[in-house]
Amino acid sequence: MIKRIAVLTSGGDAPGMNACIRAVVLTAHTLNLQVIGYRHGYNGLLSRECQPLHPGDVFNIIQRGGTILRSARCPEFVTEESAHRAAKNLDDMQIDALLVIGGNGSFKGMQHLAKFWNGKLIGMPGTIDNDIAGTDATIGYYTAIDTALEAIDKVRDTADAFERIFLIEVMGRHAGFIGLASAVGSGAEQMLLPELLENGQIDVDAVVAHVEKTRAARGKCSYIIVTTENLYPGGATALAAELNRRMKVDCRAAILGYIQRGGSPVSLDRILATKLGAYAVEMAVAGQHLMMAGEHHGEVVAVPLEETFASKPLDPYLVRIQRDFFDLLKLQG
Ligand SMILES: Nc1ncnc2c1ncn2[C@@H]1O[C@H](COP(=O)(O)OP(=O)(O)O)[C@@H](O)[C@H]1O
Ligand SMILES: O=P(O)(O)OC[C@H]1O[C@](O)(COP(=O)(O)O)[C@@H](O)[C@@H]1O
Repeated sequence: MIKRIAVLTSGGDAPGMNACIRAVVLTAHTLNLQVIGYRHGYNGLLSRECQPLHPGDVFNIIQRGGTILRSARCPEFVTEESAHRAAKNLDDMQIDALLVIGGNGSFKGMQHLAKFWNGKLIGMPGTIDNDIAGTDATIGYYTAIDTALEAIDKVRDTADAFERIFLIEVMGRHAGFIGLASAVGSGAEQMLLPELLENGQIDVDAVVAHVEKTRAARGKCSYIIVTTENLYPGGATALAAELNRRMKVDCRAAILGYIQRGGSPVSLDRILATKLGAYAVEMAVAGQHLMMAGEHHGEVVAVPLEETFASKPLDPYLVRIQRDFFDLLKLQG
């Protein structure tokens, strides 16, 4: 029977991680379980940096970005020695289940630890990138979209005033979810997303052709290209320079960067994080192991961790309509 659980946040922080920690602590309290919070991701397991968490510790954090437990990457956790040490430290603390809020890498870390530790391991998807299969959205994704949209709307104002072309780089690591959502939500004329590239490379000629055709049809006007990071050598700044060179136009780059990871979580992230935090505790109590708490069609779901690494497709309908809206043939009509 489970008496004591631990929780940690790992990898890129995401708005809603605090809401998730809160739900874990409050749910555990209702079930008479003790909660230990490990700090700085897997580093805390190695250095025994931990603290008891009581309901009073999570008061007034649901609306705060970041994570009260701090997050970190822990490259040394891939070694057997580290996982052994973590397992011993968890046993010394009499932890029965460890709940990890993080992304794909953190879930790999859980699988690694499971080889050396007998406790239960449950994951909760916490990343702005939404690149985890088995859950419709990850904690932090909705807030990141809203943050990107607020920024892109502002860039649109100045782009309109100067009739300029802007290339806006959003996060996502190697996934285009934030890129697609922010292109659709901002009415961006073009989107460059990893899932849509042929041969994995940006076709710069096609980008130029679309800009020129659009301007031929509409006249000189603002034009926004949303691009996911890591698609072009040198990033959006280098691509903007290349577009300037080819078109002899004023193309500027705006890299949204880390602002997408911060800020108060929007309602959808607070609610998702609360649901998944509570459900993860219930899963651990029910004896589940190496599973993720996710949400599908509004219902909580328990997903085998292994399935969360599958590739997760973009919404094909959203991709199609966004492309149709800016289709060159339709622009000619
Ligand atoms: N293959 C692995 N084996 C063990 N631990 C891993 C592995 N991959 C990642 N981790 C751990 O998970 C941490 C977070 O992973 P990372 O990919 O940086 O972020 P995220 O969890 O947000 O995807 C890493 O710093 C490391 O401690
Ligand atoms: O904080 P770092 O190490 O610069 O990482 C940046 C990466 O983290 C993210 O913001 C979030 O990714 P993870 O949640 O998978 O860690 C990515 O979008 C970005 O590529």
